[in-house]
Amino acid sequence: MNIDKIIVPLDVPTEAAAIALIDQLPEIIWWKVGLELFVSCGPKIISILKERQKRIFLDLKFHDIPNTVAGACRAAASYGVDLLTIHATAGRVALTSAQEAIVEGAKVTGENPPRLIAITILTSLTSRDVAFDLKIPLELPEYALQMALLAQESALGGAVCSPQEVEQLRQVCGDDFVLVCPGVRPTWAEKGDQKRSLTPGQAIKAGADYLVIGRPITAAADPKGALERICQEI
Ligand SMILES: O=c1ccn([C@@H]2O[C@H](COP(=O)(O)O)[C@@H](O)[C@H]2O)c(=O)[nH]1
Repeated sequence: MNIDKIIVPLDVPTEAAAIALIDQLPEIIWWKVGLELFVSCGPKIISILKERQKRIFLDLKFHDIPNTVAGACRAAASYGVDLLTIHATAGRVALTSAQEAIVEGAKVTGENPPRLIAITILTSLTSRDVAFDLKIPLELPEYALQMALLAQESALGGAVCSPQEVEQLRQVCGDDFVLVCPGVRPTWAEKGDQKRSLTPGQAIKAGADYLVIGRPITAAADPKGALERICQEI
């Protein structure tokens, strides 16, 4: 079992639905709290996970001016979460300010600072979206790499990238830079809105530290069975 490499997102609308999912999959160590649940539930969901000794990825994808992201990061770090996200496109000053703020925020409550990781480019976007809609003049893999390097130069501890870019990022950024891959799909699962996916086994082989796998597990008729199939494949 490679259960410690799998992060399951709690993409559900209520606290009750989140607790039901956590209790249905007690073997899961890592849970991700994203925008939907945090907006509906607030920080109480963090306490619920901590009571159960879970590791927490708070995926709020901050994207704002430096002073504002620093304030948000300071508050988030005070909860004692393990991973926290910010968009690399917030820019160098925002990334540096955010990194400093998590250390300050964690100190206030005596927690360890979370590892701050940067979103490179969302896994729901295609090369076409990047070129024609976002007007980014680089090829998508090169752009993802540049965003990861910007994060690394700004002293962040890792990045979120698609499994299709992880091999290149691993080679350039080295082994200490944590790479988290959403957009992972077993061959038997629907891709949905994920546009740059690989299978769990391929993503790990390419160098991912953690895989974020949601709907293939949480929307399966048998979530426990789906999780077992994924662990076997990895
Ligand atoms: O580029 C990104 C960044 C974050 N995510 C998040 O990961 C999960 C994926 O869920 P699935 O159900 O496995 O598609 C979801 O919470 C996203 O907010 C991402 O998909 N891509």
